[in-house]
Amino acid sequence: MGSTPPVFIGAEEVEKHLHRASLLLPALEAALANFSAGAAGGVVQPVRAVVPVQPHGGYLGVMPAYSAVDDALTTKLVTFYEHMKDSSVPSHQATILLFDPRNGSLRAVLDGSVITAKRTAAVSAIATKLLMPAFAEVLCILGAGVQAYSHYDIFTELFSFKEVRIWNRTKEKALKFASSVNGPVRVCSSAQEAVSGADVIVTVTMATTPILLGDWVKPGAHINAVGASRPDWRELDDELMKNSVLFVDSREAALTESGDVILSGAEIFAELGEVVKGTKPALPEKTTVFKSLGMAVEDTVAAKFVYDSWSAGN
Ligand SMILES: NC(=O)C1=CN([C@@H]2O[C@H](COP(=O)(O)OP(=O)(O)OC[C@H]3O[C@@H](n4cnc5c(N)ncnc54)[C@H](O)[C@@H]3O)[C@@H](O)[C@H]2O)C=CC1
Ligand SMILES: O=C(O)C1=NCCCC1
Repeated sequence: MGSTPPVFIGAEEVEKHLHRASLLLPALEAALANFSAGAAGGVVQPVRAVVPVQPHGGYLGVMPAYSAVDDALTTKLVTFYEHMKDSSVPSHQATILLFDPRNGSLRAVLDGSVITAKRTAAVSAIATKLLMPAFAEVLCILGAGVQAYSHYDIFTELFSFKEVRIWNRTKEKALKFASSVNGPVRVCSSAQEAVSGADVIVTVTMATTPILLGDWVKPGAHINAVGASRPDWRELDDELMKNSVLFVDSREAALTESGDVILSGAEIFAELGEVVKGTKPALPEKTTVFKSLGMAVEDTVAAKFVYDSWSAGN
């Protein structure tokens, strides 16, 4: 008897089962803690392999993970391209393969782009809940692409900011962002203007040199540094990196992939999972940076969530 063919769960279906990124919060918190517990946490996740597609300014990332607690096995294939000439093609595209861990059969092929947008924003929200200063009033987003939207959605759902600001390299895109989302957003003409006095900052750009300077940042602010995922790319300058308490998703990945960490020589204080577990303090009164690179196990638990919901006919 042949095995059942895999199902395909496209972007629209994924969106339907994952209409709010916050649905992933419990699974992601557990995954972060399990990852940071080492072998005892049952997460097997190598640092992703990245293949440069040099003539085209692109990269292919391969992100496998197994989570024993969830008994879930996936790999994500993600491409990301700098300087996209055709703006109708997204800079990041992803597919997730979900296997039956008992026998290795492929169960599902899922669109990975919606999951990437939502799980990344949800992880930033987890970091923000733990690390932001008390009475945070101003949220600032630098960048106005896919991740800017997913971060806006979950941040405005979970937190009560009095003001949201956005800056983008091309103002047109920031204006479009402000007119598309459900709530007031102040469009700023410079990153410095956007950041000045902000309590929480999200950097979600394709920048390869710093767009956020320590000089501009209010002491005690929390920064989610989401872009700059190559060892020679930066979003944050040395001053900010060195004068903040630095949290990462994975120490091993940060020391392999993050230009902000490697080139600044900043010391890593903790993995986010260690804070979730309670083995490291959060220090919300200090200026904090969460350097997010994205982890395969986040995709594993998110894909399992969508697949289980789809299988249950929700
Ligand atoms: N940490 C994680 O888990 C993940 C991180 N990312 C990263 O987040 C960042 C944003 O991703 P998306 O929103 O999907 O990309 P996107 O292409 O949709 O948006 C990127 C934004 O950056 C701006 N930009 C491009 N070049 C720039 C430059 N040199 N300086 C300043 N701004 C520039 C663009 O105008 C655009 O608004 C990327 O760096 C991406 O690699 C993406 C997925 C997961
Ligand atoms: O985690 C991910 O997915 C990605 N992280 C960095 C850039 C490419 C996608």
